[in-house]
Amino acid sequence: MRILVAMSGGVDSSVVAALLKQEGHDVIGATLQLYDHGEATKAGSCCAGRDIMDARAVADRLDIPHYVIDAEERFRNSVIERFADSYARGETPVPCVACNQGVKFTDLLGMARDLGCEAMATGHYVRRIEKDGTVELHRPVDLSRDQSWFLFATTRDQLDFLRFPLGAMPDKDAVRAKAEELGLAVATKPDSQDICFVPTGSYAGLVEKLRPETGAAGEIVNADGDIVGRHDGIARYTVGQSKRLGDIHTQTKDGARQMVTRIDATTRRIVVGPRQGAGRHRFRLRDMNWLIDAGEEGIRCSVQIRAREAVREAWIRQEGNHTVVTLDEAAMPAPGQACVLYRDSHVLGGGFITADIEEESAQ
Ligand SMILES: Nc1ncnc2c1ncn2[C@@H]1O[C@H](COP(=O)(O)OP(=O)(O)OP(=O)(O)O)[C@@H](O)[C@H]1O
Repeated sequence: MRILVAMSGGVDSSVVAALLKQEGHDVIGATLQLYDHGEATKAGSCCAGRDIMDARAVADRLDIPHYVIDAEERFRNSVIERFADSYARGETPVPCVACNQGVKFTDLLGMARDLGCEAMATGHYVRRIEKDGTVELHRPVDLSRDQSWFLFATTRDQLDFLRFPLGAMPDKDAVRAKAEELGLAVATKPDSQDICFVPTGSYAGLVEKLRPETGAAGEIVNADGDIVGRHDGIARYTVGQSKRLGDIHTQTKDGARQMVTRIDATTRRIVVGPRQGAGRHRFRLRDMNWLIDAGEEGIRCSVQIRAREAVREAWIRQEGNHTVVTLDEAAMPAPGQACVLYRDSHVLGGGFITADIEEESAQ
């Protein structure tokens, strides 16, 4: 079949293109130019321009057509600006979800259809399993590479069209060995960083440049509103975090370890409280995406509320217009982060954690 491969210039998607070509498919490669090369080059990380050249070299070696798509403006508006906006609201965003949903699985996928492709493949580590006429999204075999949390917002239509050949690979070493065996120059290329458009790793610097108000100093207060310290900008804090609170925990009566319990963007106040007993049982989700038919009565499942965190048991129920999560044991959900629902390896759906969790937990 004719299949478009989303080629980042990294080893994963290069191996995907090679495997599909080896299987006899009519493979077309496409690379999105997502951000400015110049800035990334200065920072000394691998740059977008270099990645495009690597993808092109792999395509040449495999003798497949290769397109480069200028998606810089779209990526800036739909991913980077929204990332900054979210911090300015006091949230902790997940830009990879926005990127997968917009630029990759809407724009590039649309281009694949226009080119007459029957599917689009990426190098994501997840499995797509067809069962009884429906398509399911699952965690990969190699759980250390699991990207399913970042793909919860994939619609059923998109999932139908997508392929993830690396989900079945035992580990990354096997992927690199495959790249070497196929003679791909990217076999030993280092893995990409967490947030691709922040090559220095200092995301707060970028957010403060785009939304200067997020870098303004402000007060750190306790639950009673007493000022216990000062902070250097809300973008540097996340609900649940204890870092960057200095010696604040020693200033409490019992010296209990403190953490951020709320970020109020309007007053620029960071609220802290003792770690013990600070968790919440109930919170709401927005932009819910279901990958199963959930039914009216709600479902019992496991949820993961951060990218790298163990799952927790919960009930998910529809209450009026809201999707409400009720955890068996309290946790610290951070507004803006994803809450992904699982049954074993199966992704059932997910949504973004909203900021109205306090009102919810009070009920
Ligand atoms: N600039 C891009 N153009 C086209 N596809 C991309 C681009 N960036 C990422 N992708 C696709 O999304 C997948 C997951 O992206 P991610 O940034 O997580 O890459 P990765 O796991 O480091 O994989 P790779 O080794 O292929 O870079 C890639 O394997 C690729 O299929």
